[in-house]
Amino acid sequence: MSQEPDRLFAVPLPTVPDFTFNEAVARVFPDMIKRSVPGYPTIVENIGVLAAQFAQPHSVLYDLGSSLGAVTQALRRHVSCGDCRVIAVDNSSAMVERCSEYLHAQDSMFQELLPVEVVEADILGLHLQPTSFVALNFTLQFIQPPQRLELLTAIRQALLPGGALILSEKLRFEDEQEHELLTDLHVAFKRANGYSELEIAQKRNAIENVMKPDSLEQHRERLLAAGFSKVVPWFQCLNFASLIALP
Ligand SMILES: C[S@@+](CC[C@H](N)C(=O)[O-])C[C@H]1O[C@@H](n2cnc3c(N)ncnc32)[C@H](O)[C@@H]1O
Ligand SMILES: O=C(O)C(=O)C[C@]1(C(=O)O)C=C[C@@H](O)C=C1
Repeated sequence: MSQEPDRLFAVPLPTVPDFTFNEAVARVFPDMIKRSVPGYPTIVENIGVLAAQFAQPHSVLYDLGSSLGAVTQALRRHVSCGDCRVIAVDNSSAMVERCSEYLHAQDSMFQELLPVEVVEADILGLHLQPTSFVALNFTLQFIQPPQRLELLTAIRQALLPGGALILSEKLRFEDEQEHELLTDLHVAFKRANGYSELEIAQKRNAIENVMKPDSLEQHRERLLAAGFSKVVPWFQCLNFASLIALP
């Protein structure tokens, strides 16, 4: 994957545009997400490990909001069940183009990987096939809040018995003190990863209108409302968490 460092917010911008997953972001995305999301490499690798426990022969595994396909690559490193395939979906053409290139590179380095299809589409309009495993790794937070339940309901209905959804998200906290503490610590994480105060402030402005985090309680209630029977947090680092939702 690209090693280009993220300097997108390093110089003062006259106005900070809303954040989009465009070509400039796609180019620096591996560096951006690793330096912005505490625990990201651990989450991605372990999604592969978890998927191997839930994947069923002859079924589809979905990576929804796949960006450059980091989760898809982890699925292909860890899952080897018979006649499974991965479908990676993203609505950013810049991401989809690079994702396909990276997966071709993975194909050329390793044998017997699960077949993969990369689809440029809005995940809200997808007709999901019967699936044993779905990953929404930091994607739901970019879906408009009123549409989140509908998406989770569609995923629940497509999930086979014994399957699982992994939902990773930035969290907000209902307790004000807890929210402030973990937000400050996240800023410290970004600083420790080389981001300046200007970069941190401009990125905050860029994402505030497009990324709306929910609390753990909201996620749990919405997942249950969508028809999931059990919600189990398996990872949290500061204000970023990942949940297993069982049908
Ligand atoms: C934070 S990134 C996800 C990171 C990725 N899952 C990973 O683990 O590296 C969010 C992605 O969701 C995609 N996305 C947002 N809304 C979408 C939608 N409605 N349909 C498809 N993709 C969407 C964005 O284009 C972006 O690539
Ligand atoms: O919350 C922040 O400050 C972030 O930068 C988070 C976040 C994310 O969670 O997806 C936002 C946009 C980029 O995709 C990378 C990281």
